[in-house]
Amino acid sequence: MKIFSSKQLYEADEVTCNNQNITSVDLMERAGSYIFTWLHQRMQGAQVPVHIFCGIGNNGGDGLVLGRLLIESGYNVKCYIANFTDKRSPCFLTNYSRYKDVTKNWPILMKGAEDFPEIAPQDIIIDALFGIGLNRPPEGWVKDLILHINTQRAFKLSIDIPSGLSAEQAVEDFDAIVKSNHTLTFQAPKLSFFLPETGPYVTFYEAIDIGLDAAYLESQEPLAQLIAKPQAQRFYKQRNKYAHKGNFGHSLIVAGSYGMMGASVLATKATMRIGAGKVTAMVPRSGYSILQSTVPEAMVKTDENEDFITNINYDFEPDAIAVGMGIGNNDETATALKALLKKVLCPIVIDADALNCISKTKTLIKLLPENAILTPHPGELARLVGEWTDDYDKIKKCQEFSATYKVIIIIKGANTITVMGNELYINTTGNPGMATAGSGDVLSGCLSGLLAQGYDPLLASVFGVYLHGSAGNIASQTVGFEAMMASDIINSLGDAFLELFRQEEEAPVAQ
Ligand SMILES: NC(=O)C1=CN([C@@H]2O[C@H](COP(=O)(O)OP(=O)(O)OC[C@H]3O[C@@H](n4cnc5c(N)ncnc54)[C@H](O)[C@@H]3O)[C@@H](O)[C@H]2O)[C@@H](O)CC1
Ligand SMILES: [K+]
Repeated sequence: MKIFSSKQLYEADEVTCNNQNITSVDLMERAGSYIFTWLHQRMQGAQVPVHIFCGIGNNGGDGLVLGRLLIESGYNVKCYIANFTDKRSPCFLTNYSRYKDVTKNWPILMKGAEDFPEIAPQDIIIDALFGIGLNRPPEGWVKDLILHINTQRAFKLSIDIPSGLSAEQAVEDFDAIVKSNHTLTFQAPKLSFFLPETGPYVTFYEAIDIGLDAAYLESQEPLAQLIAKPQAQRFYKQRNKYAHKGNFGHSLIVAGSYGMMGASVLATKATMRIGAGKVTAMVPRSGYSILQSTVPEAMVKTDENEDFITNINYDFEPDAIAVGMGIGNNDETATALKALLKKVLCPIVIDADALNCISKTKTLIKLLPENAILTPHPGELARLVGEWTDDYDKIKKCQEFSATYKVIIIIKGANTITVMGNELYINTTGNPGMATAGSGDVLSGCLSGLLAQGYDPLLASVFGVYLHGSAGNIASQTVGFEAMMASDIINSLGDAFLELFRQEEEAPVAQ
């Protein structure tokens, strides 16, 4: 699913009105009526007091449409206008009058904190204060109103976006954001719903298709793409009945050092489990028996050094390489890494200590092969691209780095983001149980396994991240979050493939 910028959404609004020969008031009526239908289906006429807080822009206009339709259907509604300026939008004004015409009452005008209403815990709050037109942090009594709303125990539903949150810009005042229980967002979710700093303000959302011009939306380069099951299904490459293991490639896993051999075990197992035809694990000598006994399916090649890797030498042509998991930061390992980067011919995943090595030695950055996949955790990422001021700055830095060095960066997190130049792919699978040692090693294995099977580096990244998260979700159904270990993710990879094609009902998206 595409994530659009506010500018694109405003344009879509205009194009839609032109092409469908409707006015923007008609479009607002459509948008408000979808929200009404959503609520009506759930409330079924219940006389629970509904408090609608409207701003003076089009988000407020949506709130007024909703209020009018609810009152017409006999609901118990109070509509408040946060009258913080006289610059009311034309669509707001039209609906302000319509509200009066139909309900015979004006909405309640609020001019300050003395006008804030009492709200009971069982009531419902609709937040239509600010939408994507927010252009500065809410201040003064409008901020106080948001704080007042946030102290209420009533269920809070935000229209389009929790008021105070920007669609795609850094937040200056996190206190001045409505902490809603649910958001009904128009057409497509916004970028801020998925980033670590702002995502927690959007615990659940549903995108409501308001019929914006499909051809326009199709033609637009999105801000980001959201990767959920329908997208992931399309990535999957069907296996041919007459295939043999040679068709699924040979991965080389360069990982492990004394005391960190588990990183190699996990990455090697994950590579096998995600479907590589053959895997060779390259480890220091002390890792030989560990690998042979824990992953009998893999071949093992040992370094001459007992404790860490000093020479990445292979006598076959791998189809994919994953390097760095638990290799430590020894100088000789760094030299071996440099030699590898100079000679590598196949797609490569670079993780963990290998990334730290590259960050430390700037000459190594220039050796990064085109389309190499880098999988840093936040600390490694900061060393690689520099410290960032906020999530958007982080993304920008990654886009610049990716474009300069022609590599793919996977920003690991609750919604892992794959960055390739300007393109962003936001993953929707995964859970906090996966924040556990070794989960990154498993991801690197997944990526190398897909690369070995011929998935191109971008596809391998996006699909691998999705399957890894999906396996984590499946594992959490039996072990929960706390008990989850990286091996559980590996053991659920098979189910993650099966889950791809399982039918299910659509539910609200939990972040
Ligand atoms: N573009 C679309 O696809 C559609 C948009 N609609 C609604 O329109 C909304 C956008 O409407 P608007 O552009 O009118 O913007 P908003 O309704 O978000 O309101 C912004 C208004 O508040 C002012 N403002 C912004 N930040 C402020 C602050 N911190 N303190 C005080 N005033 C502030 C702005 O100057 C502007 O007057 C969407 O979020 C959505 O709810 C829907 O009506 C239907 C279609
Ligand atoms: K809102």
